[in-house]
Amino acid sequence: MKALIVYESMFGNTEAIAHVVAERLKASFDVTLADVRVMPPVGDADLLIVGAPTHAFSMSRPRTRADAIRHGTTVGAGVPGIGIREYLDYTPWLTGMYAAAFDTRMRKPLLPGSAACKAYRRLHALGCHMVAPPKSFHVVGITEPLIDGEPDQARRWADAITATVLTARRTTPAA
Ligand SMILES: Cc1cc2nc3c(=O)[nH]c(=O)nc-3n(C[C@H](O)[C@H](O)[C@H](O)COP(=O)(O)O)c2cc1C
Repeated sequence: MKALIVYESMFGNTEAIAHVVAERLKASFDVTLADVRVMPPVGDADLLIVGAPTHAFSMSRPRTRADAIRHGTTVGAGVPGIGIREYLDYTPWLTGMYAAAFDTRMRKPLLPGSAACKAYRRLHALGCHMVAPPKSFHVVGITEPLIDGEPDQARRWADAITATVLTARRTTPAA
């Protein structure tokens, strides 16, 4: 089975989680890990996972990516026009494809909004079979690194996705 993980990252946190998830999925999937800026084609992937930073309560936009550059990022600088929002805008119907979405964002109980929730809804609307609820991994602050323990959470999340997909494949084999 093939898995495509597409991530957007301006300070490296979402990219770091994407790498952890990719490593974990390799036990069961032929994994491709791609920066959204290359607009990787979904092709014949069985599983699509998208990861994005939460910006302004949602998926990033050109304006928020420009804000991130003003906050001092160098990792994601250069192509403020392409993020997971735009990637999903250009993605064709994905009827029946297994999919999941995660984000990284600040751990502030009163701060609403999550890029993962928005991406999850978009993937579902494209016809995907969602194999996990939207998942957030947390950072200390707006330009700060991941909170200790989040990579372990990502490994557990990847394992749960693997188990769900393998079970689904056993109960509804591909045509
Ligand atoms: C312009 C901008 C807006 C942000 N807005 C939010 C937000 O609304 N809620 C939140 O929890 N975190 C917000 N953050 C924090 C990011 O979600 C967090 O730093 C994330 O881990 C960045 O991911 P990256 O390192 O992959 O770029 C924002 C960060 C930036 C730069």
